[in-house]
Formats: sequence, C-alpha cells, structure tokens
Amino acid sequence: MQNNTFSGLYLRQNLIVLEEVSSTNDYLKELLSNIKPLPEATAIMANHQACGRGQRGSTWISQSGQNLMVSFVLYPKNITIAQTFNLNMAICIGIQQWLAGQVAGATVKWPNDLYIHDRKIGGVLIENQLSGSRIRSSIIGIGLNINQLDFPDTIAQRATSLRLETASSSELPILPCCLQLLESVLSVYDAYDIRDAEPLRSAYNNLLYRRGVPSPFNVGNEPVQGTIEEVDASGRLIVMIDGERCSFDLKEIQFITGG
Ligand SMILES: O=C(O)CCCC[C@@H]1SC[C@@H]2NC(=O)N[C@@H]21
Repeated sequence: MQNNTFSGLYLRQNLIVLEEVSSTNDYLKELLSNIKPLPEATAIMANHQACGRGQRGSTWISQSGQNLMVSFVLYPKNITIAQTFNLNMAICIGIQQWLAGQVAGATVKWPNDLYIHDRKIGGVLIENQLSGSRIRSSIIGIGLNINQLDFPDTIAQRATSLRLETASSSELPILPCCLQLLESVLSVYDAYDIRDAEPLRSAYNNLLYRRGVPSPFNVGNEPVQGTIEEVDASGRLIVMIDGERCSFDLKEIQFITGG
C-alpha cells in the first residue's frame, strides 16, 4: 500500500480524479484488468458519470460536479461469496460514521442505502471479481449527494444532500469530503475481520434505518405493518409481523415510505 500526502491530509490510497467517465466502477474494473497489481484502495473519483450505475441494475443519475462519485478496490482475504454481506456491512458502517460526523440522523437503510432521517443521501454498489468461490477483488462504488439542491420530481420527496441537511449557504468541497470518507471506510475495513460476521452485524444493526419503529412494508403485493428487529448473519432482514419473526431477502419486502 502506498502512502501520499494531500493538503495536510494523510493518504493511504492512490486517488485519481477525472472530469468525466462512463462509470467510476467500470473505469476501475478496466484499470484492474490492465494493471497488475493495482495497489489496494486505489480510488477513482469523477465529477461527472455518463452512465452511472446503481443497485439491482438501476441507473445512478447525479448532477454534474455537484456530488461525490468514487470507486475503490479492495482485496479482502479468504472471503467467500457467502460472506460478501460482511464487506457490505463494513463499508456502510464507514460511510455512516463519516456522515454522522457531518450531520445528525445518519442511518443505513438495509441493505446499503445511506439515509439522513427519512431521505436517501447515497448508496453503495459493490462488484466482486471471483476466483472460484473466493473473492479476488471487490470494487466498491459510492455515490453521495453533496451539493445538489433540487431533485427530479420522482424522488424529490425522498432524496437529500449534505448541503441541504447542513443548511450550508455555500458549496461544500467535494475532494476533501471524498478523502475523509475514504479514510473513514478504510479505517472500519482495517478494524474488523471481514470473515467474522458477528462484530460487524452488531455495529451494523445499531445503525439500521427504522429499527424498532413500526413501519409499513409491502410483502409481495400485500401491505403489512412490521417492525425491523435486525439483519441476520446471512444478511436477511428480520421483521416482527403480528408477533412473529419473519425473515426476508430484498426481493421479498419493500419499504412503503422512505424510498
Ligand atoms: O443504487 C444505489 O444506491 C447505489 C449507487 C452507487 C452509485 C455509485 S457512484 C460511483 C460508482 N459508480 C457507479 O457507476 N456507481 C457507483
């Protein structure tokens, strides 16, 4: 791992800042296939993404030059595909910790959305390269709304940005945000054994959006009232419904409010 300094900040990763890419995840994937070995934590930040990608095949649209879009590479040791949720938990904890240092009300909406109160401020897209059943490398893409003040009508009621939440009268500087965020995420990644779900699960569960708060969900097409208990060791959401502990994967349950 190489160490650099930037504006008095201690940097442990290489950071490349680009004006425009299709997607920082795709750019890093391409770099990874051409440069071997690419140092761990090498990061690509872009001011604009032409084809930003979100979770579950969605697109990630972000106002040009206003928000944080960054991807970096990790080489988690001896992690199987079955343990990938552990890595997701570590990344979300690191992002939440950084957000919590900026503004009150930061939580993680299962499985990997970042929320401030009831609005989404960002999300994570993790793409793993496999070697048999083990992870060879993971590309972690993070999108965080920093300075965006208005959102398309379809998401205006459930999206926010750091500038809106801090009621800042001027633009927040994106590069220092990126450096601090990466430092926070990498510190959490270093502090935990990614093979051991329990310590991560305990920290992650404490940050869960709407945990313990009765909330409306759709299970299949049926509206139900439930209360999130926790996320289990395999990453499934445990919700109390009519006094019963029910376990769901992402396809089986949706929040009705909050995005
Ligand atoms: O759907 C989500 O909530 C996840 C969004 C992840 C967006 C980031 S922006 C940087 C990186 N590059 C991409 O194309 N996607 C991720």
